[in-house]
Order: sequence, then C-alpha cells, then structure tokens
Amino acid sequence: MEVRNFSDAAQAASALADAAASALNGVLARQPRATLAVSGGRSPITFFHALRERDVAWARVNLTLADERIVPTTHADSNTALVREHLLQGAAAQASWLALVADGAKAEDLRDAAAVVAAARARLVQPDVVVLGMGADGHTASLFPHAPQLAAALAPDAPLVLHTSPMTAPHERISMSLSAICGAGAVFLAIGGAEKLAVFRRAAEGVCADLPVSRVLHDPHTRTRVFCHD
Ligand SMILES: O=C(O)[C@H](O)[C@@H](O)[C@H](O)[C@H](O)COP(=O)(O)O
Repeated sequence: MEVRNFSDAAQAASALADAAASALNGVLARQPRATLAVSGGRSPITFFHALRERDVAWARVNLTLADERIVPTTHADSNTALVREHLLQGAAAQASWLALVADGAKAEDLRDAAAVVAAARARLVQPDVVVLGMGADGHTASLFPHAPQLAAALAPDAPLVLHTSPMTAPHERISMSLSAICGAGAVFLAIGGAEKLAVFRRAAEGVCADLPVSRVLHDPHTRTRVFCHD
C-alpha cells in the first residue's frame, strides 16, 4: 500500500480526485470505456465535488458504487441519491450509471435481496478504478465484520456483488466482493479522523479477522493508495 497524509479533509479530497481522475484517464487512453466504483456514506461529498470538476471524458465512463444500502433510491440513506446529488453533475453527468439498486424500486420490491443482487449482476462490469471508504468497525464497501456472508464475499471465486447483512450498521446491503475490488487496476481508500486513523493503523499492520479492510490492504496483487487526514 502507499499512504499519503494530508492536514485537512479538503486537501485530501482534492488529491484523491486528482489521483482517481488520472487513473480513469490512464484506462481511457488504453480502452474505449472505464468503469469507476465509488463509495457512499457521509464522508465522500467533498471528494465528489472535486472529482466532477476534473478533466475526464465522462461520456466514456461507467459509474457505479462499491456498495449500496438496499433501500429505494429516494431514501435518505441511499448512496445512489448521494452520488446523483453530488457527483453526477455538470460534465460528470455524462457518465453512464450502472445501478446496484434500480431507480423506481419500492421498499416491497426490495425485500428479496437475492433478486436485487441478480439484477445488479446483470448490469455490472468489473470496475477499473475503485474508491473505498472505511467505517470505524473496519468495514469497507459493505464487507462488514461478523456479517454472515463475509467469508463468501472474501472468497477468491466470489461474484462481483453479493448480499451482505451488517451486524454493526443499518440496512441490508449489496456489496462488491473482495475479488471485484482487488480486480480493479487502481484501488483508493479515504480515511479521515482520529478514530478511523487508529483503526487503519491496526489494519495496516497485517490481516486482522475483525477488520475486513485489512484484506484489501494486504491483498498480494493490489497496491491500495490510501489518502489520510486528521
Ligand atoms: O454505504 C456505505 O456505508 C459505504 O460505502 C461504506 O463502506 C462507507 O464508505 C463507510 O461506511 C464510511 O462511511 P462514512 O463516510 O459515513 O464514514
């Protein structure tokens, strides 16, 4: 892994946007389209605002999520809604959206998580660039410690996305698997605040069974680029 430390959130977000845009442009120099998977939660908004201003051929980009809460895309906790509001704007609105949860689905349509996952698998392609966050419990994407599906999500032959049931956070989830994340040519991780930095330092020391993010950091074929700020 490669770790860069910044003195504030805005600088970290701007540097991460530069790096993610550069990774996308590198892919677009070699092939017609590039697929970017971003994370949701509360922390990536400044990064989204910076990234949407970067010089990228957005019309050639597929945009998706590393994970999504299985809620209607109009729900306040929907990562899709967050991306639409903060990233799919201006030139970046030309990107093609690959939905994990389809727009228009109602709560009752989403009760069958297996059906949600099957529909998402039919739409998705392997991402080229993945931007991850991390929770203070050591989860990344929706690879949550103690989730019953964690072992399946970490398996080398796991599909691109799976259903996960967090024990430490609300909502059933759909998440990219470890192999989908580590199959991307460029993997970034954003870490902010003292509590997360302490968890990250522990995960950086070696694989910890209770910190799924450590599996990304120590994947033998992945050089995760970590952007940290206090
Ligand atoms: O949907 C989600 O919850 C995420 O994609 C998740 O993996 C996120 O990156 C971390 O939980 C950090 O979230 P915060 O930004 O809210 O701290």
